[in-house]
Amino acid sequence: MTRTPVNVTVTGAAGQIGYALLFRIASGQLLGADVPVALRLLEIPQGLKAAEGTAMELDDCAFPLLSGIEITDDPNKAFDGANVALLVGARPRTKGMERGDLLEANGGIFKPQGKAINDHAADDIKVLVVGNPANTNALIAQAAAPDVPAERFTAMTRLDHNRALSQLSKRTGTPVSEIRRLTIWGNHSATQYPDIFHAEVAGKNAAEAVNDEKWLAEEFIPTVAKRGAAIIEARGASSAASAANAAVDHIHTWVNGTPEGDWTSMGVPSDGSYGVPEGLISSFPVTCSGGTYEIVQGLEINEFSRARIDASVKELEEEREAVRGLGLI
Ligand SMILES: NC(=O)c1ccc[n+]([C@@H]2O[C@H](COP(=O)([O-])OP(=O)(O)OC[C@H]3O[C@@H](n4cnc5c(N)ncnc54)[C@H](O)[C@@H]3O)[C@@H](O)[C@H]2O)c1
Ligand SMILES: O=C(O)C[C@H](O)C(=O)O
Repeated sequence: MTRTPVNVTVTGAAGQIGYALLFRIASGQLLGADVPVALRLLEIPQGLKAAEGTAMELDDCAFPLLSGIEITDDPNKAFDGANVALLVGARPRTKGMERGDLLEANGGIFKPQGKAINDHAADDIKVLVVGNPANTNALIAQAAAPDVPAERFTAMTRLDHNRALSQLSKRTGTPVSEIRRLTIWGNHSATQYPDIFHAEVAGKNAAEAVNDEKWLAEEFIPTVAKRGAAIIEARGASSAASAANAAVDHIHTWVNGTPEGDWTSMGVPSDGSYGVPEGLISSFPVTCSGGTYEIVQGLEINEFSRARIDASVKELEEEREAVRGLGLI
């Protein structure tokens, strides 16, 4: 191992997503098969023992790329020199709860973590917020980190993107590898809008290939948007392995780039594109290259899409107002 290890901080390391995520990071799937990583695990005091157990298991894997593991309940230590931060630790939604209910419970976690990132992280820090409500938690963390460029704070909608890919693949009988340019717009919530109007299946426009607006409106969109609740209903716990997989995909794509001619979906601070108010952390189609991302420009938005994007953005504005009212931003 000759390269300097990349410091990767994971919060909520003892939780179920943490358990599915850490082994994949340590094996090289997050950053690349030639990139050594040093893990920093942040937990609350009650979670430290379980995090130590996970660290023992990580040791027992003898991952060649894993250069060290530190476990702490102090955000200032956890984010010291962090290059990548995965903010997973939060209170998961349980049966019957909507994400809005979580704002107050989780808001308090992300403000101090944003400040610790501001004060201690490396200059190239990249932040992914997974803990729900992810978009607004990212906004809270970002507001507490005025010295870090705002665009380094992102929220995860890659799980929604992957869910949409899978549903479209099933409907069209096309392998996911032949589907491109799908987009999740808006909030990681039931109002999100999975958009296939610009997507391609095996080189053909996806909406034309499907040619069934009823399926789109009544099956595809609700299935993708409510998949998190369906998983909770079925498993009795929120998605974990698929969420960890999406977090790996999100950071891997951000660092290593999107394939030529394709894009992905990320929750990123709006620059006003597509009428999304500036500063809201909303999901957009983005291309990544050289460790940075850009919102895809110039897409034509039809009436069907406009109404759905606007509804999700309205929800994000309401969440922003709510956390403003709570003094979290
Ligand atoms: N964006 C997405 O697509 C997506 C998908 C799935 C789950 N989630 C969200 O991810 C979060 C984690 O889910 P989970 O299933 O791993 O939950 P979990 O309850 O199994 O684990 C959460 C862990 O976070 C820890 N924690 C709580 N507060 C903390 C703090 N201040 N600092 C550090 N650690 C803290 C807890 O001790 C616990 O170990 C939830 O908010 C869930 O809703 C998001
Ligand atoms: O929906 C949830 O609360 C869990 C998670 O965000 C998911 O999408 O699976």
